Amino acid sequence: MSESARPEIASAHRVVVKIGSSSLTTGAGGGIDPDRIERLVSALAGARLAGREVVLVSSGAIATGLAPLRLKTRPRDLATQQAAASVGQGLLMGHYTHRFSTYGLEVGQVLLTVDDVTRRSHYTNAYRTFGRLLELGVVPVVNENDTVATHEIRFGDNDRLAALVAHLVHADALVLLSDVDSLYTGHPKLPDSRRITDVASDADLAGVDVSRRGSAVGTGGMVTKIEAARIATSAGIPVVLTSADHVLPALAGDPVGTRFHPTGKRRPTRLLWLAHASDARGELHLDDGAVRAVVQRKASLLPAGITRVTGTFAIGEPVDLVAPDGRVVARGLVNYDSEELPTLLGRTTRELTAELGEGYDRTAVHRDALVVLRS
Ligand SMILES: Nc1ncnc2c1ncn2[C@@H]1O[C@H](COP(=O)(O)OP(=O)(O)O)[C@@H](O)[C@H]1O
Ligand SMILES: N[C@@H](CCC(=O)OP(=O)(O)O)C(=O)O
Repeated sequence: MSESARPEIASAHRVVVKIGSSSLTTGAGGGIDPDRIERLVSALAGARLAGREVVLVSSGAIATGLAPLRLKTRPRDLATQQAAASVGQGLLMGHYTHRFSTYGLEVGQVLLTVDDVTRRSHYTNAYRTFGRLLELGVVPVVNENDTVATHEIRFGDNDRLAALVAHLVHADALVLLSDVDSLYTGHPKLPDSRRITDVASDADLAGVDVSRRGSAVGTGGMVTKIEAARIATSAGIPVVLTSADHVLPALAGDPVGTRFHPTGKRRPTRLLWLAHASDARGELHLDDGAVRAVVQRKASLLPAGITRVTGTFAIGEPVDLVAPDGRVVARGLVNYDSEELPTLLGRTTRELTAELGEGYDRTAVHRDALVVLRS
């Protein structure tokens, strides 16, 4: 192999590629553009036939469902979005199945919900399914299971889903394809905007304006792509963000688009979700000692270190851990519900078990179900 500008991408064996609605469709009216699908499939089939493992995360179900339902624009309400996705997903898969088959390749549809990457039993199952599909030489084609997701449990955008999938399948690289060739310092249509080639840390994003909306059919614009890049790189996975037209050079490790360098190491998938995709249901206010224990010593949180509880939550739901100065320092899955926890505050585990019995020797938030957000 010739020397590459990005060896970590060129040599990546297992690659997750995400394509956005805007890169698959013909303008605001939706409608799949067969030529665009063919160009993408030809590049991915080439990588697959060269021995790489490819997982495709494809948006476009809603956009594909617009024309058959005679909808002029992307619907705003969830029910119509779900109806469009229900109609569009099958059509979209039909295109992929047909195109990949011309290269002698099979595709397998994988529709995921938030639960699939957050609940341990679900994600080990999803991990096994991906593993077997890849072993069999299949190209998994992933989307959110739009027809069953509700507002509360939606990823909402496939950028974040792609980052979590990259983590779930232990990918070596994540390629995010959009309708813009790279990240710019401001909206690409503005004359002063400059291309950003490398992002080594959050500091390189200071002053970058991603506030303007993306295309009419896409969802998150650049905000969700940066968030996805942050999730993947914080788990040690390098990311390239570029346009669908540059998929071939991107996979070859050529210097197209924007490269995001890994910033951290792998973490359990469910902790990634906790840090990046969950909504906290309540707050546990900690005393200074508990903040030190959780943040510095990476210890579990005990009821003794909690001074106040707000919000309504059930056992197992995400809550924010708040320092005395009001900063959210961590997020975790709580082991008591919001009715019971306030009755236990400030008391040691020994006192609680002596008075209430064995079941009360549990932590308020176990360290394995906790992510420190800032120290
Ligand atoms: N700083 C920026 N750099 C690049 N693109 C930007 C920036 N700010 C906003 N955008 C917009 O984000 C769009 C891509 O997001 P989106 O339409 O959601 O794409 P997709 O459907 O691929 O997920 C681009 O077309 C561009 O107009
Ligand atoms: N699951 C939705 C995709 C939503 C989404 O993230 O879209 P995009 O911003 O184009 O990647 C669909 O298939 O229409």
